[in-house]
This record gives sequence, C-alpha cells and structure tokens, in this order.
Amino acid sequence: MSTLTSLPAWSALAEHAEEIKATHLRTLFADDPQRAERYLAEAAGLQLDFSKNRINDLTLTLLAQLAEESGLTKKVQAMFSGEAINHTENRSVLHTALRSSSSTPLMVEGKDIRQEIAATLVKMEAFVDAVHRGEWRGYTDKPFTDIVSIGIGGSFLGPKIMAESLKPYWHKGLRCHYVANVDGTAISEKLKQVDPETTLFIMSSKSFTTQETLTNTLTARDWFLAKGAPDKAIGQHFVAVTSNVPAAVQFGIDEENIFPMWDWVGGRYSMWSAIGLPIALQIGFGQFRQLLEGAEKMDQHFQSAPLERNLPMLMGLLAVWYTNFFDSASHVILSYDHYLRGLPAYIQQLDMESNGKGTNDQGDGVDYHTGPVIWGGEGTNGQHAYHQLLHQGSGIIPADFILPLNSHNPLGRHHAMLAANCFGQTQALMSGKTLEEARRELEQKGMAADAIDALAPHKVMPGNKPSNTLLMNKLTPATLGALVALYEHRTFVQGAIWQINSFDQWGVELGKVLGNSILDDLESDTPKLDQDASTARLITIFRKREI
Ligand SMILES: O=P(O)(O)OC[C@H]1O[C@H](O)[C@H](O)[C@@H](O)[C@@H]1O
Repeated sequence: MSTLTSLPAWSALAEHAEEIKATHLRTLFADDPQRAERYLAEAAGLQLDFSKNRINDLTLTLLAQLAEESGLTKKVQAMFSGEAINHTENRSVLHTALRSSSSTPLMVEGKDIRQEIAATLVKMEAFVDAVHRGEWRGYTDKPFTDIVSIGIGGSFLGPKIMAESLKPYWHKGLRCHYVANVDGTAISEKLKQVDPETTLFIMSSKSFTTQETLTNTLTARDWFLAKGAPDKAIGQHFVAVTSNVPAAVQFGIDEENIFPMWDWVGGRYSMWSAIGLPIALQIGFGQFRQLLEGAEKMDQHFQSAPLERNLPMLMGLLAVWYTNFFDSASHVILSYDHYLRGLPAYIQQLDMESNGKGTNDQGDGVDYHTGPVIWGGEGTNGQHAYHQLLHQGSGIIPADFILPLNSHNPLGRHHAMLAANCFGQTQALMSGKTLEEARRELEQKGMAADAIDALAPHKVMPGNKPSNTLLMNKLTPATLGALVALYEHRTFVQGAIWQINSFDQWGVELGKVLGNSILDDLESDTPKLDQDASTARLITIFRKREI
C-alpha cells in the first residue's frame, strides 16, 4: 500500500463514498435548503457554486483531513517560497513570483529574482510601447501591422489562447498570428497573410532547442530574406524569448532583442513571463499588468483562505474525490463564452502535462489513479454533441461550467439565452429525469401504453452528475488572470495529494528522441531501419511514396 492510500483520511473517504454513492443529488438538495448558499465561494472576481457536487459536509471535512494529512499547506508554502519542489529537475517553481507585487527579496540560487522579473517587465513595456507608437518599425520604415509568434507547448498555448480570450481589449491595428506545428502548412498559411515589411517575428522557446520552433523560425527567416529584406533587417524583425540566451545569440538573434525567462518557470506556467509578450503586444502593457494582478489576487486567496472557502483547494480536492473514489477518468471544461473557447485546450495542457504521471515522489509506481483526461469546448455548441455522453453515458464526468455574467457583445436576448442554457445544463446533469417522469411526459403527449413501455427507459436521465459553476461579472484581463491562476493551483492541489511532481514532463522526451532517429532514416540514402518491424515498415512506405 502507498503512503497515500494508507492515510486514515483515505480509508475514511473510501467508506464515506459508498454512502454518497447511495444518495442522489436531488436528495442532498431536498435535505438541506441552505446548500446552494453554503456551497458558494468567491475570490478575485470569481464565484464558484459547488453545490451541485456529490458531497455533503462530512465529505468536505474528510477532504480537509486528507489535505492536512498530505501536508498540503506546507507544500503550498514550499512552492511560493521557492523551494526546489520540482525535485526531478532540481528547480524551484515560481510562476507566482512573476505576478507578485511583493518587494520582499525572493532568492533563487543566491539571486533575488524580483529584480530580474521587474527589469524584464520594464523591457517588455518599453518594447510594447515602442511597437504601438510606431517607434520600433520595419526595415522600410513602416509600422508593424502583424506579429507572428513562433513557439509550441507552453510557449504557444498561453499567448494564443489568452490573446484570443481578450479580443475586446486588442490594440487597434496589430494582428497576432501563432505558429506551433512543424507541419509546413501551419507556417505557410500564416506567411501568406503577412507582409515582410510590416511583420515582426517573436520566437518563443524556453530551452531554445525545440525542433518545431527552430525549424519554423528558420523557415520564417528564409521567407523574409527571399521576399527581398536585407540581412541587416533581421535584428529589427526577429526577437526571442528564452532562458537560453547563448543559443539564441548563436542562432542569430541580437542579444538586446532577447527577453529572458528562467529555469524556475515551467513552460505551461510561463504566460506570465516574457512568453506573454504577444499577449502584451495584443492588449497593451497596462492590461497585461491587470492580467498579472488578477492572478496575484488568486495567489493570495489560495495561500490564505480557509479550505472550505478556498476555490483552488475545493476544486482540486473535488477532482481527487471523483478520480479516486468515483473512478471518474475525465473532467470536462465548458466555456459559456465564445472568447474563452480555447480555455479547455489550455487547461488540458496545464493539467495533463502536470499530473499525467504514474510515479510518486518516492520513485514508486502509484496504486491509485492520477491525472484524468481533460477536455471540453464551447457552450452551447457542445450541447448539440458530446453533452449526450455527459447526461446519459455510463460513467461520471465532472464538469466545470464557466460563464461571464455580462457579455462584451450584449445583443438582444443572446446572453440570457446563453446563461439559461448553461444553468439548464447543470440542472439537467444534477436532477436528471426519472422513469416515472419520462412516462408521464409521454402520457401527456398521448402516446400508447406499449409505446411508452418501449420508449420511456431510453428517455431516463440518471442525473446525479456533478458540476461546478464558475461565474465572473465580465471577462476582463483581471478575471482571466484569476481564472487561469485558479486552474494552475487546482492542478497543484491534485499533484500534491497524489504525491507526484506536477512540474516535470519526462514523458514527452522519448517520442522526441525516437522522432529524431526516424527523421535520419527518412532522409538518409542509407537508412538503418533498425526499428521494430511496424515502424521500419512505415518508414519504408514513406520513403517509397510517390511525389
Ligand atoms: O519553450 P520550449 O523550450 O521550446 O518548449 C516548448 C514545449 O515543449 C516541450 O516538449 C514540453 O512538453 C512543453 O512543456 C514545452 O512548453
């Protein structure tokens, strides 16, 4: 038995889960008229209604006990104070420092990182303002109209999705494009849309070794020169964000055009650093700061609020509750806001790359489930598709519904309809429809008794499906910052309970290495073909393709 499953709270939760499984959410609501008020928590402009979860007060007490026995509070402090909690890479985990307004020195390897952070923000601000004012221009003296941001993983999804989410705040006259995939189509299609004289390229790579990013940047540079730009214009049109300055310089980026980031920021947690430069260019530096401020408010809440009011703790512990005691293997994020349609993909990377681990901190294989599959999409679209599985599928898929109370585009009844759909879905998941209700409905339609017998069972919706509803007054840089920080800390809480390192990603390495040796075989005149039979065959088919 692992140290986690032998904790007293774990067995107590297992026992308690049996009681809860025998209780319908309808009953929990009927038995407790105050439930909706009591299971509502607020922080940093976000309201969480967690009353439609399969819990009661005892569940919360036992989850709090689990947090206590797992040393959660100490682990939170260890992260914020800069301990090297990413122990497999011997690194601190300090994305929270990037949005902190504190001036108390924060030392990492003998250096106060607050100063480096502040200096980088100053450099970013000066750059953003210079581009916006048209002072930093293209080689033919025209102001920039387009930014092409090249990066992948954490160096792509954060900037792209956050900028997309904040479209109402965009700086006029500047468009950002994002290229990640090594598929030549990705960059070709972007380059068709831009003019070399008015395009600025940002190469974002923490390591500066990522195949996709290096390849796409070289292609962009070749295109730029092939379109007639002089060599000396590269400095004006190509900037980089990286923690590997020597590699960027060697690659040909001017040293003064490099924005630093650091080892203590994980890729999927890096949008708050200079990796967020495309966001800042797109929405302006003042609003980029508001994004940071919103996140800082959530950080403060996470560190100080009591567990029963603490949004990230509640959401993280609820995820553990369903993953480990209800065998739930996935979690769905449903954005009821068109601007937030990319958020599920962002959280997918954040959570699955963080908690998709099967080895615990002691180096042993875990004997319990860890990171569930995170997926989702945009409401109401999903209601006409995969919500079927949420309502009538055989398992439990906990859902997060996210809704701003005000729209940036308040058109007639649209927003009330959107909200009604959102709330209606949470209600349907919770209450479902019984056989009697299904039968009554069909009787009222005048259906014959034998037809009712045949059809009614298919119309039954078990309900009892858990969901959270997250509300904010309006989607702004500050509320978006708080929302993303909330999910970061939710991810942390789960990893802390599961005793895994949420901050490394060794699992992505092997495929990269194998990919490189396969690339040699695809391109070489004398391929080794020393792979397994299937892979060797695939290589041979590719080599023999008709061109
Ligand atoms: O920023 P880079 O060093 O180019 O890394 C880009 C991405 O690639 C890696 O494979 C990791 O899985 C990601 O966590 C990372 O964000």
